[in-house]
Amino acid sequence: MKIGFIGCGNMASAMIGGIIKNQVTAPADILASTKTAASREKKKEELGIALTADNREVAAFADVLILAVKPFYYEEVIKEIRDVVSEDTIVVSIAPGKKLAWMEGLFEKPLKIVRTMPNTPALVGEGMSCVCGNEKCSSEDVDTVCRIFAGFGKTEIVEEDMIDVVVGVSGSSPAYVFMFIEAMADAAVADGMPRAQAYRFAAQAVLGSAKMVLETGKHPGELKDMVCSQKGTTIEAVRVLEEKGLRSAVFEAMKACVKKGREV
Ligand SMILES: NC(=O)C1=CN([C@@H]2O[C@H](COP(=O)(O)OP(=O)(O)OC[C@H]3O[C@@H](n4cnc5c(N)ncnc54)[C@H](O)[C@@H]3O)[C@@H](O)[C@H]2O)C=CC1
Ligand SMILES: O=C(O)[C@@H]1CCC=N1
Repeated sequence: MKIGFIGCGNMASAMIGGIIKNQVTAPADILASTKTAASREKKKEELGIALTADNREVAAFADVLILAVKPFYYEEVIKEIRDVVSEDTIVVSIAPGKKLAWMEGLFEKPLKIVRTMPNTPALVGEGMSCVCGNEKCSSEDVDTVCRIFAGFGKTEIVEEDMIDVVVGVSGSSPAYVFMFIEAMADAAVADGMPRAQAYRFAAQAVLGSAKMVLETGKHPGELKDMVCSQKGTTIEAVRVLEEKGLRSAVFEAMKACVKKGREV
């Protein structure tokens, strides 16, 4: 299976890294395009794949064509490639806000289009993605995309309306989690821990907590209560987090994120 990426920035690189590491397809079967010669050189060295400046070459090469540019470049890129995309090609969007119907209209011919929303933990094989195919896609086409995405993490099929929500809860959320880890590490540094060690302790605590949610099936509140000893240290931290509005901050941040995705 030949996989093409138009654009090879943060998200495409994370996906390609995961695809290669997990042997979803060979590096020789991946072709990506970027705008500058410098970025092509850098990505070639970093990922070991072929790169080109020519988006149309990628579109003609790919069985599965992933549009990995910013949402505001979608229109320009689709108009540039639409006459070379074959009707057998599965076109994959990873952008927020760009609806299936809008892309179908721009391609001006009936094509298989799959909207997805991945996230950067794909780079370490721990991505979380959603997938939604248009009416032209058979269940095998959707399965093909799911198989690629399963190569770098977990994938679930959703209705198109749900993709805006996925942006908030997993597409963008690694950024909030990194802020949380950074803040915890800063506090540990303030109390005397060396910075590199502080990142290890904070990140492993987040990793382990996430695994507990996924593997025990217990409610997150119950898991929180299991940490909070009577008259203990944790409940003091929880009191301050509630006072400073952690839950509300997360809630409002995600509402803003989803709203922005719907406006793209
Ligand atoms: N970064 C993230 O965590 C996530 C990003 N996404 C989506 O992935 C897409 C890409 O985002 P990033 O990788 O973060 O952006 P980026 O800015 O890191 O990468 C964009 C790439 O597109 C290239 N590019 C720009 N115009 C081009 C053109 N006309 N032809 C060919 N290449 C062109 C750039 O050279 C760059 O390699 C966006 O639609 C974004 O919303 C989705 C989920 C998560
Ligand atoms: O910030 C963004 O718009 C993209 C979409 C999800 C994560 N990054």
